Order: sequence, then C-alpha cells, then structure tokens
Amino acid sequence: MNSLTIRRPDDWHLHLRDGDMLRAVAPESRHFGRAIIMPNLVPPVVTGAQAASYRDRVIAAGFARPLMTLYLTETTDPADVVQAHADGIITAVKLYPAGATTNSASGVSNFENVRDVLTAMEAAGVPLCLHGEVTDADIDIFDREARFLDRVLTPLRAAHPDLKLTLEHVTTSEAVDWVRAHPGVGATITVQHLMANRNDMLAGGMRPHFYCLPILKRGTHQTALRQAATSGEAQFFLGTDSAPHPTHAKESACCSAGCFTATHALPLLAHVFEEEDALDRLEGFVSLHGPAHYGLPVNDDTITLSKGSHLDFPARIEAYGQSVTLFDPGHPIHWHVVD
Ligand SMILES: NC(=O)N[C@@H](CC(=O)O)C(=O)O
Ligand SMILES: [Zn+2]
Ligand SMILES: [Zn+2]
Repeated sequence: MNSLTIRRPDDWHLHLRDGDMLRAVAPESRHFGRAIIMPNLVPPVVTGAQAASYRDRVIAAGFARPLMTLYLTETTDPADVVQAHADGIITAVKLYPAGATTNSASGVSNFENVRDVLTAMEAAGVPLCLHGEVTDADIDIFDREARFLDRVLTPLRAAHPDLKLTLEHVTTSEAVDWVRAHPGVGATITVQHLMANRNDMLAGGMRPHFYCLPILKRGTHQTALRQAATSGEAQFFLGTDSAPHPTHAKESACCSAGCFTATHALPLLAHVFEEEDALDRLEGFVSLHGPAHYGLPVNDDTITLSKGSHLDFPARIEAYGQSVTLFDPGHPIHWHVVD
C-alpha cells in the first residue's frame, strides 16, 4: 500500500506551552483536527477562567480546535471544575502526582485531598486524565508506572467506578494489561514509546532527545505497546505527548523530560503500522478510538499519507531565539502527509 486516506486524526495528549514557545510549536500540529492541551504551564492552568484564557492564546497561535484541561491540585474547587466542563471550556482534568514530571510541583501528594473533586467529576461526567507514575524515591524509575497501577489506580477505580479515566502515555505491558482488564478506561500511547526502547536511549551513548517520562522501558514493553496500538482495540489511541523543550535544556547535564514529535508524528506512525502489517488499523488508532472514548464525533474531513522518497524533516525548528530539536528515530522514514 503506497497511499492511505483516513479521517483527520486528533492528538489526545499535547503540550503546546505558552508565549513564544506556543507560537513556535502550534503550527507543527496542523495535520491534527483537535488536541487535548496539557495544563502544566508555569504556573499551571488551575481554574476555568485560566483555561478559557489559555484556550484563546492557543487559538491565536494558530491551533484552531484545542480541547482544554485543568491541572488538578489539592485545592481545586469542585464547583469550578464542574462549571467549566458544563460551559464547554474544558474537556478533562489532568492529575499529576506531585513531582512526577515536567512542571508537576503543584500536583497531588495526598489523594484524600482530591476525593471531593473526583466525586463531583464522577457525578458530572468530567473525564480524568492521569500521569500514571508513583514518585516515591525508593521506587526504581523503571517500575514507577507499574507501581502506580496497584497502589493508586486500582484503589481510585474502585472508589470511583463511574469516573471516566484516560491513562496517559502507557509504557509497560502491565499498563496494557490493566487497561484491558478495565473496560471503558482509555489509554494513550506516544510515538516515541512505539518507536524506541531504553536501548535506543542508552546503548552506545546517551541520547537526550529520547528521554521522556514515563521513561522508555525494555524492548518487551515496546512490543506490548506496538501490539496494543495495532490491535484495533478501541481502548488504545494516539496521544503524542509532544513536549517541546529548548535544545539547550535537552542537551544539558540534567536533561529535561519530553520528546518533540508533533511535526512528523503521522509519518512515524505510518512507518510503525506498516512494520506491524497493520496500516488498515492506523485510522482507528489516530482518528476513531479517541473521539469514541470522549463521546465526540469523528472529524469530517480526511488526510492522505503517501509513501515515496525519504521524509526530509529539519533537525530543529526555530523558537524565537531558541530552538527545539525534533525526535529523530535514527533511520529513514518514507511516509509523508500530502498537504
Ligand atoms: N512527557 C514528558 O516527559 N514531559 C512532559 C510532561 C509529561 O507528560 O509527563 C512535559 O511537559 O515536558
Ligand atoms: Zn505525563
Ligand atoms: Zn505529557
């Protein structure tokens, strides 16, 4: 197959940042219809009013159909969350365990303190998206997602069985199994976790542009993720987690976590799905399963991917005096989006 026309995809997990960085990266997501916009700005987006104003800045920067989220803190007002959702300002609420990832200092430490807001969300049908890692210093970084499932997610699910959940950026076979065992729960998968494992990041030299959280795992987990993404199961869908950091912050003694994949996410995914002999399932993963999970219509229009010469993408994009380096899998890609 050398050409594939599919419903326009959406990105169910995207970091656009703010200010100059927002203006630089927003156009890179132009092939996507909608995107769930992550709220981990500095300071985070915590109120409905802040989400409305951030939405206006995202649209002004050139991304027309953002789906906004609120950053859950231990002082989040349940009434504000429910109102912002009822008003159509937000699509979901995002839970970051405090300290788990980039800009997560205001996240949740004591889950007792968010019981009321989770109860209100459950009653009002407001979805919760989760960064699924425990942060205890004694837990090995490669085990943080698996421990989150038994220590946090299983009890949370039992306490709030009707709360709509999306487990973001799943990286392990344990997470894939947990999701399959819990019908109705959605799970996003990133481009980098499908394309790479920890060997690609660490063997023969440390590659900072492969460093993100949750961290890349061993190859057996990558295989489980590729199987889930290409299986056609509607619980799994694309969230790129494209997360721009200035090149100097990535190529640093203490590298920031995040891979910038927005620009060429779709050609990279076509490559993965072709390798798995599953190109006919790409549309489900990128365009159909996400809207179904969130109860939204699929996009009206289509995009076409075609296979031909070597995809030529820049090493980095300019961002107002800084640059952002693109995720490069390190081998040629032959798929393109036909503009
Ligand atoms: N994935 C990452 O490694 N980084 C994200 C935060 C996140 O999604 O955890 C970021 O905001 O940079
Ligand atoms: Zn995250
Ligand atoms: Zn993210």
